[in-house]
Amino acid sequence: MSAVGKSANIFWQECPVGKLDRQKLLKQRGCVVWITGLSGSGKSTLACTLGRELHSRGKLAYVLDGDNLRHGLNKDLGFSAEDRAENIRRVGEVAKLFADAGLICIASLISPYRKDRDSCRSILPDLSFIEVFMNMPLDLCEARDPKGLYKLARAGKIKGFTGIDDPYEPPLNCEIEIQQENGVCPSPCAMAGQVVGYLEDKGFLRE
Ligand SMILES: Nc1ncnc2c1ncn2[C@@H]1O[C@H](COP(=O)(O)OS(=O)(=O)O)[C@@H](OP(=O)(O)O)[C@H]1O
Ligand SMILES: Nc1ncnc2c1ncn2[C@@H]1O[C@H](COP(=O)(O)OP(=O)(O)O)[C@@H](O)[C@H]1O
Repeated sequence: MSAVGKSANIFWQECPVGKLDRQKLLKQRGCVVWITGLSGSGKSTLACTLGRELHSRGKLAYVLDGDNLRHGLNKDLGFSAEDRAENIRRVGEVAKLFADAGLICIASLISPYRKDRDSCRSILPDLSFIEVFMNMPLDLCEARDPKGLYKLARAGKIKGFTGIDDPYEPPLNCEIEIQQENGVCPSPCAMAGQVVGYLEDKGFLRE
């Protein structure tokens, strides 16, 4: 019996079928691919391309996209530092459940603060949190501006926009970094290929 947060007198319930059983069934190892980067850096593009590639290889993956989760689970949260921290905490916990279910969970959020990402890493079993840094220059993201948000932020119509008047703290020790080569961004397939290569090397695509 223990007390956790605001809950007292609670018990941990073990189930007879465990993560190893599920992984055997799925012929893969559960993990979290956490994609972080500026708005417009290509997080969703990579998440979707990677999800499709894994699916075509018969691997079960699920995408948790920051924008989408803010339509439901996180619709009570805004973009203050506290709300972003709670956003990342909740998604980290959900991602942990998906990984425990044996899935390759692809989380795609700006997640601008290092300590929030590190907290997510700390709740996942060793080596199963794979941080992917979309290291694209602000100039490129701003030039893309598919939603017109940078324009609004520059005009002062959105306050606290990441990269403009709110910080983005790049990872110090990420597992994968996606960046331009000779000033050219790799194609979505090439970006996904880089992550698939990592997952293959580390044995996540077999039981
Ligand atoms: N102030 C501010 N700063 C950054 N982004 C903003 C902001 N306001 C709205 N948006 C839109 O919200 C999307 C980011 O949501 P996230 O949940 O990924 O953000 S965070 O991780 O909590 O920082 C982000 O989506 P992406 O462009 O896909 O990154 C934006 O569309
Ligand atoms: N590898 C890429 N090459 C060319 N354009 C890209 C690439 N990745 C993303 N884009 C384009 O950049 C824009 C932003 O990508 P998106 O995935 O929505 O970024 P984010 O989810 O980080 O905001 C979109 O218009 C998308 O088509």
